[in-house]
Amino acid sequence: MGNAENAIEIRNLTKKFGEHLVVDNISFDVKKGEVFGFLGPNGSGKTTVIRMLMGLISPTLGTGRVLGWDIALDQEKLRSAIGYMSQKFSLYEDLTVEENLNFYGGAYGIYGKKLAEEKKRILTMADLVGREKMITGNLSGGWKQRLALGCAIIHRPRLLLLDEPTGGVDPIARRQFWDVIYNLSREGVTILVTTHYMDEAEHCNTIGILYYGNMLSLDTPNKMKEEIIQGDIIEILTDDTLKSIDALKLHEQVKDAAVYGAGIHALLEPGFSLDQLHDYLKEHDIEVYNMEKVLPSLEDVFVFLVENEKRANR
Ligand SMILES: Nc1ncnc2c1ncn2[C@@H]1O[C@H](COP(=O)(O)OP(=O)(O)OP(=O)(O)O)[C@@H](O)[C@H]1O
Repeated sequence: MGNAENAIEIRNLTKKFGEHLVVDNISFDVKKGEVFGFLGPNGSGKTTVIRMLMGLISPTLGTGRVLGWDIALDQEKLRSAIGYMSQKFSLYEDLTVEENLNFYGGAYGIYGKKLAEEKKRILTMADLVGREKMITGNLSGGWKQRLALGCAIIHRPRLLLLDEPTGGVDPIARRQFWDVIYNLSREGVTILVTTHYMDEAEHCNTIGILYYGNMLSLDTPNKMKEEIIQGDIIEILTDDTLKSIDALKLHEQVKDAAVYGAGIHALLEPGFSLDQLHDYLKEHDIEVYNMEKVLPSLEDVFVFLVENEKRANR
């Protein structure tokens, strides 16, 4: 192990709490400057991985290097080189925006002229200029979120760990947040983000799909969409979505059918044609407005992988 291009190198990482296996033998690398996403439902072990990367808890088995340091031995060095932000923003609500930045600056030993410079950089980056004297508790969710991010990077960490950072903020604020993340990544900061939002995972260069401690897939979002699903994803628009889904689920060559946007995504066995599908729905008195083969969405990929995993464990 020890590729200088990697910010994170994890091998066979395993964590058990008592008999409860929470992270099961996962391995992955994150390149410097990359935005890496862990996608998984609640309880799949994402936070536990982050806590191990930060050296807050020890792995039961396996090894890891983060920014060249050993996660089991170099906890002190790691913590000062990493920025961390979680959904629970860890801001002081009764302090002003500036006082929060002063506090976090002080915690990392940043004072005086250097602190003034960093605050200016962060207020500009987070679009908080003019709000320095506002009480943090009075800020809207999106502002708070960007302030929390600012506090997490006041010491210019080379690696930023974000644990479900956009929970509870509106889509516009989420987009603004991601703009800031991209800028940081362009400046060379490596970013590891956990999420259970599919659209958010799309923002990442590489995604690891984590499902109850198992890494089901590790690849770019596009490769996942192109290579994982066996069968065709068909987008269908009919006069009755729910009735159509019930009918589709009864057909043995339809592996899955679910609401997707205004229509349906159905997964067909290879070889089952669109004409056959059209006739089948017609037999059920369903009028088909449109039907076409589409590239799977990340959600399709996720559902496919999870269903496979469930079948394998039955
Ligand atoms: N200190 C602990 N002791 C015992 N069990 C724990 C501990 N920390 C986490 N767990 C369990 O490990 C599992 C994975 O939790 P973790 O928080 O890592 O998942 P997650 O994917 O981050 O989910 P969430 O989005 O809900 O935080 C859960 O079942 C949780 O109850």
